[in-house]
Order: sequence, then C-alpha cells, then structure tokens
Amino acid sequence: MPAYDAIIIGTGQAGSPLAGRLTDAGMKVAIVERNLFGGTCVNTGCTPTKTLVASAKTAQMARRAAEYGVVLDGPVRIDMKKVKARADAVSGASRDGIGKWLEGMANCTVFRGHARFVDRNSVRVGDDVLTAERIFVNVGGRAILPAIPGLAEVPHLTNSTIMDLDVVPEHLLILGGSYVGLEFAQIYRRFGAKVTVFEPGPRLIRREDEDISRAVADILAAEGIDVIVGAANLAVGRSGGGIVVSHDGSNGLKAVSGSHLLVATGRRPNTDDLDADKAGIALDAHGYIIVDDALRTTVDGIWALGDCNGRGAFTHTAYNDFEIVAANLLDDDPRRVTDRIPVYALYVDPPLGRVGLTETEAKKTGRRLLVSTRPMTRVSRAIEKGETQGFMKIVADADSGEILGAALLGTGCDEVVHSLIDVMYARRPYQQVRRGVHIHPTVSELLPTMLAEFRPA
Ligand SMILES: Cc1cc2nc3c(=O)[nH]c(=O)nc-3n(C[C@H](O)[C@H](O)[C@H](O)COP(=O)(O)OP(=O)(O)OC[C@H]3O[C@@H](n4cnc5c(N)ncnc54)[C@H](O)[C@@H]3O)c2cc1C
Ligand SMILES: NC(=O)c1ccc[n+]([C@@H]2O[C@H](COP(=O)([O-])OP(=O)(O)OC[C@H]3O[C@@H](n4cnc5c(N)ncnc54)[C@H](O)[C@@H]3O)[C@@H](O)[C@H]2O)c1
Repeated sequence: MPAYDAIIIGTGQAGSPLAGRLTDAGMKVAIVERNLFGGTCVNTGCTPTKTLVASAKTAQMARRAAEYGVVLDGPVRIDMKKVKARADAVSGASRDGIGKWLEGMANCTVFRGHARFVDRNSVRVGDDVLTAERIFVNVGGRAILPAIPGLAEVPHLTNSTIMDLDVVPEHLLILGGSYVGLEFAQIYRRFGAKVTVFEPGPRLIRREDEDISRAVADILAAEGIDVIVGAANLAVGRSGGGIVVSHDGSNGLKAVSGSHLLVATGRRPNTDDLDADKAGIALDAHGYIIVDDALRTTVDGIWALGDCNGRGAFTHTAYNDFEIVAANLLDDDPRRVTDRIPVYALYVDPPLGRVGLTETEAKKTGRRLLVSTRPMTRVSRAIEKGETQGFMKIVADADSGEILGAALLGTGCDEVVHSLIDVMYARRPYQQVRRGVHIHPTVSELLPTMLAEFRPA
C-alpha cells in the first residue's frame, strides 16, 4: 500500500494547484484523474465554450460588417471543422500544460483511473490502494439528465458531447434556459443553426432580476432564437430522422422538431461513484459533500473543494477553494468560504457581469436601498462600438453606502464589473469612489456617474 502525505482526487481547478502547494511544502502527494487533466473548465466548460463564443462573435460582426463600412464579398459561412479545431487546440494546450506540470512535479505521483474510498485514510485506484493522512476531494460534477419522458430513447447532447460536433446543426433544440443553454443557444444561432430553447420556469436565468431576464430574452430574440418559457410537461421523441420536443403550451400540446437536442438542465456532483460513505463522509440530499467554512468535510483529514461541495459552481470558486485550504493548512491564515463575494459572468453577447445581491435579494434584506441604472444607449463607448444592447444596474445600502450588488449587461461588462468587485472587497462605501476619474471612452467611466445618480429604490 503506497503511503503518501496527501491524496488528491481530481485534477480540476483546485486539485492541480493544491498538488503544487503541497509538494512545495515538502509533502509526498498522489493525485488521481479518471479522465482528462484539467477537468470541466479546461475540456468541456469555460475554455472551449469561450473559444466558441469568440468564433460566434466573429461571425456576428462579419454579418454586421456593412454597418461599419467594411465590405465583405459574399455571405458569411462557417467552417465548423475549423471552429472545432480552434476550440480543441486551445483546450488541448491547457490540458497538456496541466498534464506535463503534474507529471513532472517532484514528489507528486499521478494515477490515471477512477478513485473510490476504501476507508477514511485510503483510496482504491484500479489495483492500487493508496493511503494518506490527508485526502482532498476535487471531483467536480457533470450534466444532469432529467427524467423527461423519451429522453433515454433519443440521441442527445450534453455540454461534454456537444464539443465533438463538427457540423452546424440544422435546428438545435435546447432543454434549459440558464448559463449552459443560453451560451450555446447564441453560439449556434450565430453559426447559422435554427435554435429553440425550452425553459420550464416562468423566465430565463431565473436567479437574476426580472429586468435582466427580460433584457437577455430580448437580445436573444433579436437574433432569431426562439425561447419558450413556462414549458410544462416536456417530453421528447423521434420525428423522422430528427427529434421532437413537446410541451404543454397556453393553447394545449405543442411540438417542435429539430435535428439535435442539447440537455442543459443543471449539474450534479460526481459523488455517486466515490464510495464516500466508506470513509464516513456526509453528503447532502443532492449528493454534495457537506463542508464547513474551511472546506473540511465531516471526517477529520478529508477536505472537499470545487463544484462537489456545493459552495460554488464556477472555476474561480473552485480555485478560491484551493486558496482557502492551502492558507489554512500551510500558511496559518484562516481564510473562509464566507469571505467570498458571489461573482460570475454569463457569456452571452453582450455579457452579463454580476456581483453580490440582485435587487430582488437586496429588497428582501429589509435595508433601505439606493439603485442606479443606465441603458447602454447612454454609454459613449457602446455607441461608438455599435453595441448598445443591455443596461447596467447597481444597488447600495442607503445608510451605510455599502455596494450590495450589481448586474451589468453590456459590451465589456464581464470586465467592467471588477471595479465594483474591488470596492466591495475593500469594504468601502460607494461615496469613496464616486469622484474617481475613469478613462474616456470606456464603459467603466460611467460607473462613478452611476454612483452619483443613486436614487431610493
Ligand atoms: C458548459 C460550461 C461552461 C462553463 N463556463 C464557465 C465559465 O465561463 N466561467 C466559470 O467560472 N465557470 C464555468 N463553468 C463552470 C466550471 O467549469 C466549473 O465550476 C469548474 O470546472 C469546476 O471545477 P472543479 O475543480 O470543481 O471540478 P472539475 O473541473 O469538474 O474537475 C473534476 C475532475 O475530477 C475528476 N474525477 C471525478 N471523479 C473522479 C474519481 N472518482 N476519480 C478520479 N477522478 C475523478 C474528473 O474527471 C475531473 O477531471 C462552466 C461549466 C460548463 C459545464
Ligand atoms: N458563464 C459561466 O460562468 C457558466 C457557463 C456555463 C455553466 N456554468 C456553470 O454550470 C452550471 C450549470 O449550468 P446550467 O445552465 O446547466 O444549470 P442551471 O442550474 O443554471 O440551470 C438549469 C436550467 O434548466 C432548467 N430545467 C430544469 N429541469 C429542466 C427540464 N427537465 N427541462 C428543461 N429545463 C429544465 C431550469 O429551470 C434552469 O433554468 C451553472 O450553475 C454554472 O455554475 C457557468
């Protein structure tokens, strides 16, 4: 039984950097990966999707070229094999970099295979049983396949298998109108597919404020994406050579036929095949590993990081989990999950940059609120770029001046939102940055103006 100082299960966004820190600290580490180095983000998540978003944006700008006085002879055509090759190359370089780094890391042994707990100190990988005093679980998650009638009988794609497509679907049907569904909806629409999104909820991206949902729906509708919200009793089946999605609409049963089906209905943690119970690790009702504020599981000497602990669902939260665990373990620095402010972006174009509470959530706190909004049609840089869709909204506490949250939907807003993120981390009231002079012409230059224009909510 090879004995290690630490075992890491999974080479996602937390596991690999943790291997680096632990070996630097002199520990002998085993890291186990059952599939591709780098996990979801690198192989089937952020990296390939944002590469596809870039191809889709280029196609869209090429279609709009004449508006900018740029002459392109002939219609825009998509070479999907090249689009895929570009995404594969970007992902591949990242994956190979991580693989080489781990395999060349002094004091680190890489095991390729599926890890299962044997007990609280040991893990089986194939014929090997590894033991260690410390075990770090970074197993991530995968797409949920919901219990929709007919789904098991029809060919369907997930965020993983859609990466293998090297043709543009004639008509892409998408179940789920949230991050995964909407990013792929716009990507494939811009590649020339007909796209229909089915969302059982009353609106798209339901966690956001209604005005944001509406604005995103308008942006997608303007590009010809069909969105069906309130789609009840969804069922799928075959129709000729294709697939049909049926749902109860306002006037009875409706059916839409398409060539491909993408399931984008949420994710589940990879804990069902981990034998976590053999180590005594407690899971919640959805299979997430229960952790405390320092990411310790219910078993001494076992930590859970990244998507599998249910405390975050993004690459930056998984990486921050690594920072928290390393700080507590190696630096005597009591970093906590609750120090983290929720931040994320939705990469439709224009993107939605988000930080903190939504306006709806802020209202529920009972605080007196200030709100400032500005349409992108009143942002010079957006006008100059010819990208005036969307609007920006900032919410603050009227008494303390604390910025509580922001939803910035507009060109460049995945970057612009970081000005506000930094003020929130610095725990400064908005008055301290309201008079800051930002660079003209940028979208960011309107943030001080918006802070000066706060009105009671
Ligand atoms: C389509 C899509 C787009 C996304 N875009 C973004 C984005 O733009 N920005 C963002 O911040 N987030 C994005 N995300 C989310 C982001 O990808 C995840 O939050 C992040 O990858 C989670 O990292 P992780 O380290 O928790 O797990 P993962 O990256 O999933 O890594 C887990 C690893 O563990 C391995 N593993 C699992 N079980 C075992 C086992 N028993 N034995 C051995 N190995 C095992 C897996 O093979 C995998 O390599 C996206 C997700 C999807 C699906
Ligand atoms: N830009 C980003 O950072 C980014 C991009 C993609 C994914 N992600 C991560 O991936 C996670 C998963 O994203 P997601 O969009 O798959 O899940 P989600 O949980 O955000 O949304 C799932 C959607 O599917 C709908 N749904 C549920 N059951 C359904 C059914 N049976 N039929 C049709 N629709 C159904 C839900 O109402 C919801 O709108 C996110 O939480 C996010 O953390 C992040």
